[in-house]
Amino acid sequence: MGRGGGKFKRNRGGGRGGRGGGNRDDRGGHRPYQTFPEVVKENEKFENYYNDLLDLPEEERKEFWAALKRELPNSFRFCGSKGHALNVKRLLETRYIPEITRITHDGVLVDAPKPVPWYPDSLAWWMTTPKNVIRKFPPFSAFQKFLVSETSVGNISRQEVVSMIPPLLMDLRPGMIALDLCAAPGSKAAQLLEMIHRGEEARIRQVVQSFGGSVKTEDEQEDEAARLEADPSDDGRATGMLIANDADYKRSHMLIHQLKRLSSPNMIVTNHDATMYPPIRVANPEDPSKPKYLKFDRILADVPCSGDGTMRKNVNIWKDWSPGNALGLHLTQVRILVRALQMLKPGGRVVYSTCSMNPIENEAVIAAAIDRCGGPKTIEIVDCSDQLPLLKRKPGLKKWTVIGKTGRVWNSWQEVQDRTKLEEGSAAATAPSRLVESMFPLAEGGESSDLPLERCMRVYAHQQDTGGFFITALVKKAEFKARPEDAPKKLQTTLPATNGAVNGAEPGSPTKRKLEEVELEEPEVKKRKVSEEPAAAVAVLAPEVETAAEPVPAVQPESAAEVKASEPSTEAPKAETTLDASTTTTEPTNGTAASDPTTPKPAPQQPQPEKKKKQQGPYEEPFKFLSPDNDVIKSVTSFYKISPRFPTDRYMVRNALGEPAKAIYYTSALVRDILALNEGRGVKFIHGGVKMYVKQDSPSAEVCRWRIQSEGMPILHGYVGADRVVVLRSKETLRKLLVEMFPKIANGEWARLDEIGERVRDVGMGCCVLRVEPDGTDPDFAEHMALPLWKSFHSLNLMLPKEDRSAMLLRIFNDTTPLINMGLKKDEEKKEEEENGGDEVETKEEDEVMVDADADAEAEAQDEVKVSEAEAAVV
Ligand SMILES: C[S@@+](CC[C@H](N)C(=O)[O-])C[C@H]1O[C@@H](n2cnc3c(N)ncnc32)[C@H](O)[C@@H]1O
Repeated sequence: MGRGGGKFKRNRGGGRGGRGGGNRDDRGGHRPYQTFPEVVKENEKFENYYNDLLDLPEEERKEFWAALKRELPNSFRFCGSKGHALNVKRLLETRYIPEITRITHDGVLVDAPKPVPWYPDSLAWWMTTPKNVIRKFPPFSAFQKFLVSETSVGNISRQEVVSMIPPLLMDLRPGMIALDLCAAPGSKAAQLLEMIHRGEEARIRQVVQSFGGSVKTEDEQEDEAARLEADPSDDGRATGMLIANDADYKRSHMLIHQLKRLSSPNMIVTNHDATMYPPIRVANPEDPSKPKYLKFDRILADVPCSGDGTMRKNVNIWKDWSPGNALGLHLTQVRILVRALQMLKPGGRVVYSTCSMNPIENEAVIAAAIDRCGGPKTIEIVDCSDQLPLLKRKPGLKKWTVIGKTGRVWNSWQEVQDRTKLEEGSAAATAPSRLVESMFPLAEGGESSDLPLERCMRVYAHQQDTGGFFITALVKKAEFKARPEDAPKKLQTTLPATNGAVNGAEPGSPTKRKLEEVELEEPEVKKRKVSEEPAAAVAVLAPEVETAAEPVPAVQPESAAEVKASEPSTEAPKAETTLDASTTTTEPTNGTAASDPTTPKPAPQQPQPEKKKKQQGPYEEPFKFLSPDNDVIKSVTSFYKISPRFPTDRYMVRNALGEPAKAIYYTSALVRDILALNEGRGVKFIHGGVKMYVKQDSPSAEVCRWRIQSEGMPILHGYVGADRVVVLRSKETLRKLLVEMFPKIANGEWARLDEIGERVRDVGMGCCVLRVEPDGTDPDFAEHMALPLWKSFHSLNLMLPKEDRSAMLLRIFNDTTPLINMGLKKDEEKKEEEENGGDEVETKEEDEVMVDADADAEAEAQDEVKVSEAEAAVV
């Protein structure tokens, strides 16, 4: 995992987006000053609804409403690999907290930041300190600088406390394959990715040391995942994978931005509607003529919701709340959960969550999805009462009523049906719109009618001063054929459990087709036109907080007759909407796939124009893997003397020609296989791989033109030959390299660089690994790191973006000295920068500009989105 921050684009005034954005526009710029009227925190319908529904005792009810009317505490999480996160957290505890806890304001000790009691390893913190106190006292200002700096390089992530819960209930372990279906802006996906990489550094260290490598990292964590047996098959490297998906193209680029900071080769980002998430093809060595589709160990369905649990942040919910918001989302939520359960391996786990308190978006969705997926014999609600014991929670509801759009309360579906019959033929139809049967508690007598819904978890604002949240973990016990939404219940069948991916079958006659499609895990709702999908009903979140933006109700029927019409259409598939998993013998419509599903498809030499037309959203450059015999791969392997233990068959570029032009990326073996096997099948992959090498001018023909990129360094450095490694042990030498951008080495000036002086004088020109190996005597300088160092004729250059340099100076040295570019005159400076691949010393964005030929689609889209998580106002 990345250390010291990866590629966190500099805050360009990034606004908060969505609700609560204050005085900024959504591209991050300041708008002219305007004042907004205070939102009145009252809403009779809302209050009546939850008073009746939750039926809390009088005292508790008062606390519930009082908490919802208070401002939400700030919270943040230390992220990245566990060792790194613990190091950054230690600084907070030892450098800042002791000063802060001494401060008194108006005669009382101020409330200092505290760890969230139930979060593992105290890596999540929160604080309620008012802004005026933070501004007034220098220890708080210093602390704020630290938070801003560490957030900007990606070591700290602002995240609402309740939003941290779902990943903790996933039981996601190294080696597993996970899918986050609604992942943007990506705070939970980042937690999942950290879990997939858990223990990796320690495992790799064991392996590399066993074959004579010299890599060292911090002392081993007491952690099972750090033992090689936890994920042994790829020399300790993580073999698991996370696919993070979001239906919204722009938001999926926020997601990329957030996840790229973790520098993971085990992650793919896709851009699909989760209700019809496409089957992902995997190799089928047993029978290459039959396609096989990926099944997941873990799936997170953190679905779009009305977000009424977020009203402490999104005060506009007080005035905008209406029962219709939840009604418009229910069917989409059920479809997402059913699709998740279909794609799960037997024995696998789905965690479903919302930031809404409404049972129509919560318990009703759980019950409806279980009912459609074979009932309690195939899907079990996990009892999580022994998980996170310090987290206060309430059991899920078993009974609820449904409020129609007009405010009428309906006690049962029977009541709705009776009313509909009464209204039939009547001109003055007042019967309910938008209501469907699955919004109500399941009728008694059915096999799913007595589900243990009390195992669902509800977290309310007053219980521990958070937002409201709903979380449920489900385990799939056996394969099933999901009952189509519009089919009578008798279609439901249970299949014997199988492990892993499911093989495809030949499509049969039209009458047989429906069952076979389900068997093939085809997304049932693929039959609807994209435009009919309630994707427009998405309640999106502001980038840095768990907050719902405008919940736009789905287009739903309005009259009594339309109660029925609100159920999904069974319209024939539209060829252009999605790929078809049921076509086991027919190849995808663009015809680029080869007939052998296990071999990567030969790529067209140029992007296909028809393909561009079929894409929704901008064209994405293809992912093209390089042969280990590629000349560039051979030359970097030889220049850096990379151990044969490091794989050379996982390098890729992003251009249709498949030639290294500006950047070379590295992926895990599974990510490679998936990207290659699904090329041309219509799966919208929009990100994958870690940038490992970047091309630049070199001072002579012998010097490799491909420098190692800082984000690839943690993955590669243990395998680089000793010839290209410089070991640094002294803290002061590191400070010199950080403060001075181009420390001189010519004319004997190398001697100023203390213990590395002679080594940098002798090492060959070009890029090398600066391995920082503290001797362990200084707790502030304890973390082992590997950084790219470029040696030219005259000077050195630590190839880190300025933000990373400054953050490291603050973190390790508590030093805010401005960076210096010593004694260089303008033209000399320019020459020096050119020699040193100087783009890297400018800003992080430069680094992205440098790769535009390979990944321009991605970089441009990011520019457009201008993600705002780096917002400086952390507190
Ligand atoms: C609650 S937010 C997810 C928050 C995210 N899990 C996190 O922790 O940062 C819901 C997300 O679902 C996405 N979304 C809405 N409808 C969707 C659909 N049909 N399929 C996939 N994603 C969808 C929205 O764009 C939004 O980013």
